[in-house]
Amino acid sequence: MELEAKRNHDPDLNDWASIAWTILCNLRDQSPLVQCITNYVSMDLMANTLLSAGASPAMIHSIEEIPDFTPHVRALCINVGTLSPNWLPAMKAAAELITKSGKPWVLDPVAAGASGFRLKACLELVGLKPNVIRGNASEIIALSKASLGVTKGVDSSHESIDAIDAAKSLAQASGAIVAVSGAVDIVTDGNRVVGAHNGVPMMQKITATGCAVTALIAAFVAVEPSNALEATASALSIFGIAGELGMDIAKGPASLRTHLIDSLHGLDQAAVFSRIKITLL
Ligand SMILES: Nc1ncnc2c1ncn2[C@@H]1O[C@H](COP(=O)(O)OP(=O)(O)O)[C@@H](O)[C@H]1O
Ligand SMILES: Cc1ncsc1CCOP(=O)(O)O
Ligand SMILES: [Mg+2]
Repeated sequence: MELEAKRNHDPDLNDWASIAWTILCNLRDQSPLVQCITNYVSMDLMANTLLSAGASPAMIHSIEEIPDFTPHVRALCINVGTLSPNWLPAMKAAAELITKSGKPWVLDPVAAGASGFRLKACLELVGLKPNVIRGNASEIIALSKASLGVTKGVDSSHESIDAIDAAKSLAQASGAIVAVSGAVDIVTDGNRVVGAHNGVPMMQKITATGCAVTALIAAFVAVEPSNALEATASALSIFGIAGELGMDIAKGPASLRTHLIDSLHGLDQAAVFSRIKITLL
């Protein structure tokens, strides 16, 4: 079912469960090809997250392959987690090519405030017009202020709600939807701000859950490109719900990783409708 039809039926957009479920069903039906240029730590969890949601991941990052491959993908996810100088030209080439193809791309500015090299690279990538930027609070604050900030490497030293103003100004300056993950996931277009309240704290204890949810956002935006804010909030909540269901049976981070992937794969309408919590902030 088209989301536009749903929006007409439900113009105040309060029916987030219906929106998220519709996008997930479309994703499962369409199985969009999502190119990921990502860090070495996240490749496995990211690919498995995309597969369990119903998308088709491809971790293809060599600059020689981008002209042939990138025009055929439905969305691109760029993540600077283990950035080195020779990767940056491929990231930029892919971002430019996908934008030229009229398809969306999503940026994960991992540890943006940790070094001058990384911050400059992230700012250059923001200049190539990502449709969505998803980071933790410290990353979004560093990017928004364009300054090296208090950061604990790839982890956040801020709460997501402390980054609302930074997220809004980054969204206004870049034209991207900006998402800040955390206890409450914040999503803004620079004007509207919504909070996605799903997830469990143990998700922070699994490396690359942030990277994985950024890729899931890319898959959601692939099937719903004209409603990127709705797609982004929906992806964050769906991933959070999978974490909640996984936590019901997990014994710790390692088993949560497994059960989160299983839960995402098996997620049904009843779970989405009973658990989703997205509110206007
Ligand atoms: N305290 C929390 N409660 C619930 N979910 C959380 C919490 N902290 C992080 N998450 C979830 O964990 C995932 C990774 O977020 P986060 O740890 O902020 O990203 P990153 O790994 O990039 O720092 C997101 O889906 C987010 O919603
Ligand atoms: C630990 C680490 N170091 C460089 S990238 C990376 C993974 C970060 O993943 P996330 O941002 O999802 O926690
Ligand atoms: Mg991260």
